[in-house]
Amino acid sequence: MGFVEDLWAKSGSIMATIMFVYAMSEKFLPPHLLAYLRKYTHKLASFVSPYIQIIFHEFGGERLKRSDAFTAIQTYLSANSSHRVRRLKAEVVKDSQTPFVLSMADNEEITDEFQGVKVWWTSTSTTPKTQSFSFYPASDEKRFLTLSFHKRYRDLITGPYLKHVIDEGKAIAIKNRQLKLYTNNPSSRWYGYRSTKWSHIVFEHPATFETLAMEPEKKQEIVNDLVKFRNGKEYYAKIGKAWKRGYLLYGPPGTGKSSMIAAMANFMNYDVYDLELTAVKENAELRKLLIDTSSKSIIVIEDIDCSLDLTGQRKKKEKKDDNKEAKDPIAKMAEEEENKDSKVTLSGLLNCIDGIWSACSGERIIIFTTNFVDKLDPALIRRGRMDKRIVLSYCCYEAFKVFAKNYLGVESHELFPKIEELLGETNMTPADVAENLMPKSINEDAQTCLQNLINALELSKEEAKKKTEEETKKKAEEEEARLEAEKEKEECAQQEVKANGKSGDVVKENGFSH
Ligand SMILES: Nc1ncnc2c1ncn2[C@@H]1O[C@H](COP(=O)(O)OP(=O)(O)OP(=O)(O)O)[C@@H](O)[C@H]1O
Ligand SMILES: [Mg+2]
Repeated sequence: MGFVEDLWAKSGSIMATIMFVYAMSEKFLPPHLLAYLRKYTHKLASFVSPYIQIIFHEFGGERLKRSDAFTAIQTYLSANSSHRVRRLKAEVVKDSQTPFVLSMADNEEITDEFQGVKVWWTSTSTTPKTQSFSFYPASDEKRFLTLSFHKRYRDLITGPYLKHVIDEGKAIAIKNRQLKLYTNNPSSRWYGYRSTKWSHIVFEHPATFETLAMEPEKKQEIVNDLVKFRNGKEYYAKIGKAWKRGYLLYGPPGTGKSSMIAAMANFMNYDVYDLELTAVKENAELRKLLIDTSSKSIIVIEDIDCSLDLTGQRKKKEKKDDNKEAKDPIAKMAEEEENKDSKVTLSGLLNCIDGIWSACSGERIIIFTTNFVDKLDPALIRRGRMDKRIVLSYCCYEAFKVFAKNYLGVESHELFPKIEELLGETNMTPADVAENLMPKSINEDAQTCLQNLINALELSKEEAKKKTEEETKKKAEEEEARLEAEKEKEECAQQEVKANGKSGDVVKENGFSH
């Protein structure tokens, strides 16, 4: 439907005539007469027309900040109707996954429907024709979106429809944003020109729950847990708890703890804050760092057992520089400052986890990883603090099948039963299975790769057997040595008793002789 026809349909013939005359006169009338005309046509139009218009300006009161509502509506309209618009505008948007974002061009119109009610959106930009000077290029350009709808649907459109548009627009923006991986800077670098507590790079880890090799039921359970958490805003508010969830990931090296974190971040679309505790000097610093994290983020403390010892005191840094004397004094001071004994304590960490986020809005996930769960202080991992414990262990058959599908594209093979048997007999980490399964050259087919894995598993089984034999032998030898030592000790004791006995006799004899 063309512009004039559509206008006719919406506003009736009188209205369209007014608008037509108005549009024509814009070309010929001087500005002051045009302003009058504008005022009265608007009055007349609103009197005659059964349609309501709502205008959303790009910039609110303070011109420096773009209106959130405008951005959300624009995102919603681009996602839902850009394929229906003939003229689009491409803009480079910060933190977006795509090089540019498309939105409807000026003076284009989009029709949307909500619960069977039609609404119309138009995008307009105006530049004042008066001669003015501005320090900011194009700062006088005003852009706005106009929503038109029949006054009969006023409540529906101003209430549920606009909420739906803005919520969906925000959700789309979050989905399309580029994830970031943050790492904390030492506090000596927090102040000064352009310095920050966290440095970031773009997070582009390819791990997803599809690529993660583990039992499907366990994986599903984790995904369900995350979904429940993501949708739990009202629930957490209702029960009066901060909207956060703690996970403890533990298992031997190479079992996928870091890959799981990356998969979680990609699934949730959350930024990752990799908190290096050894660079944090005291509890107050820790608190500042945590407050400085954004909502929708995962805060990760890897190898927690290496950062805090069981008493909650920080482990001392082992590395000491030998040629300290040769360094310039400023570098030396900075280094000394960084190497200063940290006072971050277990209780400080726990207080931050428990306390801080009750005051921070938005959702956050905290993840601890460790290779040795038994070494951790129970206070750190008690329920409520760490809501879910996930054990990542040696590769099982189900996990292998995920690798085979992802790496080789095979879901069944005659060699699978042999692999299942070997995986049941020997411990191999998923990292090693993946390494052995990966084609080493383009000539290697699935059969060769599976055979390579079988060879590696057999070798591992052989080595494990040898190791067990050696250990048994060593234990037996140790036991033998212990028994030998005990025997020797006993013999010595007996000899001593004998010797004492003899001398006793002498004494006795002597005693008698006296
Ligand atoms: N469960 C898994 N699923 C998919 N890939 C895995 C899995 N476990 C390990 N890998 C592969 O092995 C490599 C090492 O895994 P990852 O870094 O996640 O192990 P980790 O448990 O974090 O080890 P560490 O304790 O040494 O930090 C990854 O690059 C990944 O490709
Ligand atoms: Mg890791």
